[in-house]
Amino acid sequence: MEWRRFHTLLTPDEMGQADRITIRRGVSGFVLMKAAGNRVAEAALKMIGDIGTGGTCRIACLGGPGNNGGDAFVAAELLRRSGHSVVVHTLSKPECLSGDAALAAGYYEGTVEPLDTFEPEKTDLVIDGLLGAGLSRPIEGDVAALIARTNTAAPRLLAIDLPSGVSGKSGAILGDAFQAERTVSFFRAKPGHFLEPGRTRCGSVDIRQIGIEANVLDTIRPKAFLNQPELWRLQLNLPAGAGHKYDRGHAVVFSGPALKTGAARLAANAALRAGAGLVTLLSPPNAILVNASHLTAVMLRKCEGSGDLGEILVDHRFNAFVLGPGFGTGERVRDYARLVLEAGRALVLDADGISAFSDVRNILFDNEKQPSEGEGVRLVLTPHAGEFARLFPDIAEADRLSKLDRARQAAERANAVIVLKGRDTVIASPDGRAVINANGTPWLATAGTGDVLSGIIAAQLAQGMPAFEAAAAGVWMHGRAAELFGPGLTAEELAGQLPRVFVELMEA
Ligand SMILES: NC(=O)C1=CN([C@@H]2O[C@H](COP(=O)(O)OP(=O)(O)OC[C@H]3O[C@@H](n4cnc5c(N)ncnc54)[C@H](O)[C@@H]3O)[C@@H](O)[C@H]2O)[C@@H](O)CC1
Ligand SMILES: [K+]
Repeated sequence: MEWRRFHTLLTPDEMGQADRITIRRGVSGFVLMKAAGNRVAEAALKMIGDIGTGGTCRIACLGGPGNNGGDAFVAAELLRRSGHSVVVHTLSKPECLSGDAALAAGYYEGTVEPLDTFEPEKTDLVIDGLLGAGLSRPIEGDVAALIARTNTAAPRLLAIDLPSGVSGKSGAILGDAFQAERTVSFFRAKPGHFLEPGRTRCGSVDIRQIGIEANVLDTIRPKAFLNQPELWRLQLNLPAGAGHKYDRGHAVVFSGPALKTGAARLAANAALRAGAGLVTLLSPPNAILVNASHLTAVMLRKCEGSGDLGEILVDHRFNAFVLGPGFGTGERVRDYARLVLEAGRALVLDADGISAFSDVRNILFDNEKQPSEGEGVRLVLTPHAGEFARLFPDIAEADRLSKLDRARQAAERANAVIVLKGRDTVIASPDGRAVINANGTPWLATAGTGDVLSGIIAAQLAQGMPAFEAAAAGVWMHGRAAELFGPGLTAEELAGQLPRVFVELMEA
């Protein structure tokens, strides 16, 4: 399927597979390494151009024991030939290298010195080829000290594949890691380029091609992607010319009690802006007046308990629900969630809606499993890290798991789409597919933005989008809206940016 080629993320193991398939097809490993070294040298020359001296630059290349070091030797030779002053500082003696890395060391004709002579203060550019995809344990001792000293000196630093110390699989820092200004990686990005804290350590990431053909992905069959519109744009229901508001679904948001209604209204207004044909806010009686005084296009209806909700659910036009924002965590959440799911409707469970199941997790998981057989997933859970840990404590505590794997395991257990929020939000489906979201701004970390996200996702569900795509699209639109607004964002302004987001999606 074509979508598999878009924005694929490969773990270091999968990247190794891509490498091996390519070599089996007759391209030698050293040819790939020379291409990689070339891409690194090109990036370095661009950075040197930014420095703007126009003359010779002092470049220190740090070379490790594996092929990451091999790439550094190739880049060093090309930069040396460009007239720059290059020294390769190696962790182990070049004669100890083997395979392609040894060939690369032989290709280099310049100065080699041990790592301990490297002085970050006396370079214009550092190229980090110490460790890449082969990082297998925490960095310790002299190398850790060198990384700390380098980060303090803060030279301009270009990382090859990954900043040494960043796990390509998880984005975790093993021991310590360089802070790069730029990272050049090859063929496809890795989860560690987009999962924190690795993402921050990478600086800006350039993915460059080195001669590995895209069709190796047909064999590898990766299931992780960067969240980009190409993954879900075709399922996005932009209103058609002859369309009717009922074609675009009817989203329903449960309001909290009188003093806690704002969160639900944020979700409801966002659902309307995000494309639901109609939106109804279900309000407890004591909050009807306050809700009525704040709503115009969103409709309002009293819902006092399970009986009222049961009557509402008889009408099949109410097709996507949001439960949790400002709602409180009592028995009522659990009843409502059960009724909505048993009635076969889509449900976004957020905030209090998630916390309400902390002590009775299995009820939620069992409820969701039975009715959904063969019907596709209808439950979307949108926890931040704290809510996630309450619902999936064992998964949250498993240090060896990446955020991607945590979200995947939770999705499988709950038979729900999991939106594990943060700067690096991960969206995972029970079938193993997962995306990492990378847009948005730090201004999103403000009260109420999560409520808006729930509403945006519900709007896509109301329009019939499958749950995984609805969640991925909702998270992306939410992040893009924040980018378009810029600094000073509050949750109230987010939905107002959605028209510009739709224009971009329609024009692209
Ligand atoms: N498709 C590919 O896979 C390609 C890979 N290339 C390069 O090859 C790299 C991967 O090469 P390798 O698999 O040789 O791995 P690395 O070069 O990243 O490192 C592996 C070596 O580091 C040692 N090591 C691991 N963790 C350590 C630690 N904490 N402290 C000290 N030593 C440690 C290992 O024992 C092993 O000797 C990539 O990052 C990339 O730069 C490129 O040459 C081009 C193609
Ligand atoms: K590196």
